[in-house]
Amino acid sequence: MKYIQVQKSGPLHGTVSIQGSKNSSLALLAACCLADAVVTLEGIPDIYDFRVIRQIGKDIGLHLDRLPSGDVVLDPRFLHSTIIDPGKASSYRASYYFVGALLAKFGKVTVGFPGGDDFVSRPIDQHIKAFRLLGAEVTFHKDYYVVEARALRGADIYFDTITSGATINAMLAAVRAQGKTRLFNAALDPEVVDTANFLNQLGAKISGAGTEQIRVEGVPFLGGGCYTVIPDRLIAGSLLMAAGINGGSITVNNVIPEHMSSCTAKLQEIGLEIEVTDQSVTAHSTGRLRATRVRTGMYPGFATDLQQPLTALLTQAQGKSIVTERVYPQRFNHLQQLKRLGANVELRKESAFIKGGAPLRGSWVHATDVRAGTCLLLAGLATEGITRISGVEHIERGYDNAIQLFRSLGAKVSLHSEADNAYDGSRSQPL
Ligand SMILES: CC(=O)N[C@H]1[C@@H](OP(=O)(O)OP(=O)(O)OC[C@H]2O[C@@H](n3ccc(=O)[nH]c3=O)[C@H](O)[C@@H]2O)O[C@H](CO)[C@@H](O)[C@@H]1O
Ligand SMILES: C=C(OP(=O)(O)O)C(=O)O
Repeated sequence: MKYIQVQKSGPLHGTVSIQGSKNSSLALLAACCLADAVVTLEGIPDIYDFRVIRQIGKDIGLHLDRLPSGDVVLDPRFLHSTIIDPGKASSYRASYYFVGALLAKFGKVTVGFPGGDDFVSRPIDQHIKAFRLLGAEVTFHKDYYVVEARALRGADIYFDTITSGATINAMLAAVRAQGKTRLFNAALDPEVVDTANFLNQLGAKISGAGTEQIRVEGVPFLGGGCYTVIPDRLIAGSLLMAAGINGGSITVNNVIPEHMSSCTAKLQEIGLEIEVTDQSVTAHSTGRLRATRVRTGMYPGFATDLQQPLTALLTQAQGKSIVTERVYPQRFNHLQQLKRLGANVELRKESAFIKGGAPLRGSWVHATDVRAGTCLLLAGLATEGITRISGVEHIERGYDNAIQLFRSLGAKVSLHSEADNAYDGSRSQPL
């Protein structure tokens, strides 16, 4: 078993360049199946989910190579199967994008149910509703579902709830459908806009992405091209929070600061000083933090994926904070782990009540999902003694190389295996 060891660290200082967005990358990689020519994607992070997609690519004939430059080249011209192995599909969340990306071209897709981080309930009813409205039939089986359509036809789709995944998936399916599709109550997330920009660059006709109404006019053909994925606003936000843990100053470079506005506004509220340039955000902190209240919401609200690292930060703020989870009301697995470190946190319905300032003491804790992992990494930096975090595979789902990233800022973090051989996070031995 691998685990991450964290020790109380002095103020973190430094500048880091932010990797490409995990969530955008997962949509773009699947979206390449819609193309009829070679596509090059820049900035795709080397995360666990990427490696699964590479294996799925091998199974279905989507040729995928990572060049020494880091660019990923995909060739969809040899696709020969639309069966996505249930085991692989359920080892990450965004495997559902293969449905939207393969359906119009091939007429039938068989795919395992989505996996990914487990917050008790993560329905896909809005994805299914969109496919059905576009003319597909969906049948469910024990470990997989089948979506088939002789021809997809444009439709008006009103989402019952705002969902980035279903918005992207409906857009993918509509791109090569016959006629016009309109998506109402669409998600505004940067990852939706990024996917639309990418598809438009290949020749799709999508307008309105980033607003509540997206229009897609079906096209019969998509070309190839080169595209750069947007930076990961969630990793960037978590690193700014790390500056607040013991006082410090961290600059995240290669970011789109507007994508981080709800995060930086909240950090200012709790006492961090924020400086913004065109492509960077810096957080300075004296380590003196004020308690706050926050509710997560869909973009541009405060991201549910930043709720866990913020909770870690608020264990260090003076006073009582309340964190309310509105996107995934049961996404609080990290609280039990923070309690093991001595944090004064309590869960009532969909809110965490945090009394800041309780001394934290090192212990074994478990990362149940990628952001819970980030939360525990941050908490460990403020904890006396040694914090050992298991569940490293979850952290690998989101980070290219978390150890190296945190070490570059002065954090005392190391990766250990059962044999207890620490390594310094260098590239030769991936997380
Ligand atoms: C791979 C990926 O991009 N993952 C992100 C994506 O997940 P994902 O795309 O799965 O999340 P959604 O945006 O779809 O979910 C938003 C809300 O809609 C609900 N919903 C969603 C789909 C559906 O068919 N029915 C339904 O009711 C969900 O329960 C949730 O309450 O957005 C989440 C919310 O920002 C993030 O936490 C995840 O990191
Ligand atoms: C929930 C997340 O990921 P996924 O949707 O891929 O499980 C996340 O990135 O925080």
